[in-house]
Amino acid sequence: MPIASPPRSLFEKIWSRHEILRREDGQSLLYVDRHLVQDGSAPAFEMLRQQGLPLRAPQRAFATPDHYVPTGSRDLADIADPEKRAMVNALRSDSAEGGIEFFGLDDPRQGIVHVVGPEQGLSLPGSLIVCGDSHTSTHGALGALAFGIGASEVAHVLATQSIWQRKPATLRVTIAGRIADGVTAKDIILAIIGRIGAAGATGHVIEYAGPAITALSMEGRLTVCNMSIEAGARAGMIAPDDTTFAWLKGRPYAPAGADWDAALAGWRALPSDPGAKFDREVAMHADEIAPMVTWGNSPEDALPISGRVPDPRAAQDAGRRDAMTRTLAYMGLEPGTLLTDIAVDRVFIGSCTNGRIEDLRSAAAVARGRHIAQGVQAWVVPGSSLVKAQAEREGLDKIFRDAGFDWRYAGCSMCLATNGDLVAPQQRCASTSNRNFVGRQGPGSRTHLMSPAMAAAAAIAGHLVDVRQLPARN
Ligand SMILES: CC(C)[C@H](C(=O)O)[C@@H](O)C(=O)O
Ligand code: SF4
Repeated sequence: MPIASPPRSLFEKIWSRHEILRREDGQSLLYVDRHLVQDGSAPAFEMLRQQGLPLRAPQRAFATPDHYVPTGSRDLADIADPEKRAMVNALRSDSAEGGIEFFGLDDPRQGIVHVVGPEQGLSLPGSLIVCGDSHTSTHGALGALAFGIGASEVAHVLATQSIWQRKPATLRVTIAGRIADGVTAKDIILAIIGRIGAAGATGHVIEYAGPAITALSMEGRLTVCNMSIEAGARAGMIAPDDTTFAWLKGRPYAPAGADWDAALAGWRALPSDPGAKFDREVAMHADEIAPMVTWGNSPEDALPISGRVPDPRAAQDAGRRDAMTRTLAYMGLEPGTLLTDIAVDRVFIGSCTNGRIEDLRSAAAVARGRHIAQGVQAWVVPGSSLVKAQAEREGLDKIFRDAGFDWRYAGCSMCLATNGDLVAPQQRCASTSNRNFVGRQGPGSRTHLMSPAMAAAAAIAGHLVDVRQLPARN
């Protein structure tokens, strides 16, 4: 009788299929199936040029500009900073020179690289995906192993189609039960990070599992995996299932015909085997998860919207007390304030976390027939040009415009504010992005992270509010 092989996790299966060799120091050389390239990559191409190295497998790389692109127009001349304009231009010329497919500003497929990869069917179950950007963890939602890499590693992948990595540990986060109405994938991931902390998954790959996860749409899963990095994880992943396959089928770069059938057979074998061992396990229940908002400068500073700004005097130690005091000063908040009493100046609906079509639909469902509060400036920035076109076909742009929102072109925009889409100093922004760091949306900007429905509700109310308690339409 053959000896049964030990049960393996989704991560183990993908890792072992991509491991070319393992060095004595524990580093493994991994084969890269897909390399996504964004507009910060000029230094990597320059490294290759200096060493006279050709690209190893340009057909495995795809490029699109996102961080530096203007969102008020599609005109490169509207990028005020000449260095940033040069980065966008360099991505075009480097891609052309290297033979990499490029979705430029004039291409209907342009967008945030983590929205474009899944949307085009470039991110597939079982594959190893890298990109010179930390939120590459997003693509793990399709059952891939996907992680961000640094600039010199981008050059290494371009030259060799492989990457050195130390094998991470595994953490399974299981969410039992069903999330309540008004609770979204964003609330799930904010609740997880609130529980385990911003460094809670350092050195680990997270597999999200349990009924509350498998009930999520593909868009919701992408949101959850996107923020894995905000818990310190190397990557996040969700086992591929019928939701995944139905979502992928027919996408431009997904396999078709007999190739699809063959791929599907392989993908169905990917989920973690019963009994697979994880280095750590965290269990939560969906009943514990309410609509969440952050109050501080770390995504772990997340609370249910019914909560109050915490009091530093209740902190466990002096270090934490000082840090909280500094955070509240930066955020312009008083301890004990009801979160629902926090007024906002700006609202940003977009980013690779929450800039997909479903996100815009859920924000539009709140905005429909209502108007944003006086003094609030609210933006909707689709995650990709295809999301924008789809939303316009559905009339969502009209709903947003009628409600007083600005309807913009696709890009990273106010998530990082590196393209000049800024929140002014001391202005407060309800944002669907993933980071609320000091200065993230511009110097002195104050960011509160939340779901698209909650951000739309904040725009309407003029302050943070439980979307489920928004007053009825007139
Ligand atoms: C600019 C880029 C390298 C960066 C990242 O790695 O994530 C950005 O996308 C971000 O979200 O902070
Ligand atoms: S949308 Fe934000 S988080 Fe995502 S890649 Fe762009 S800057 Fe980074």
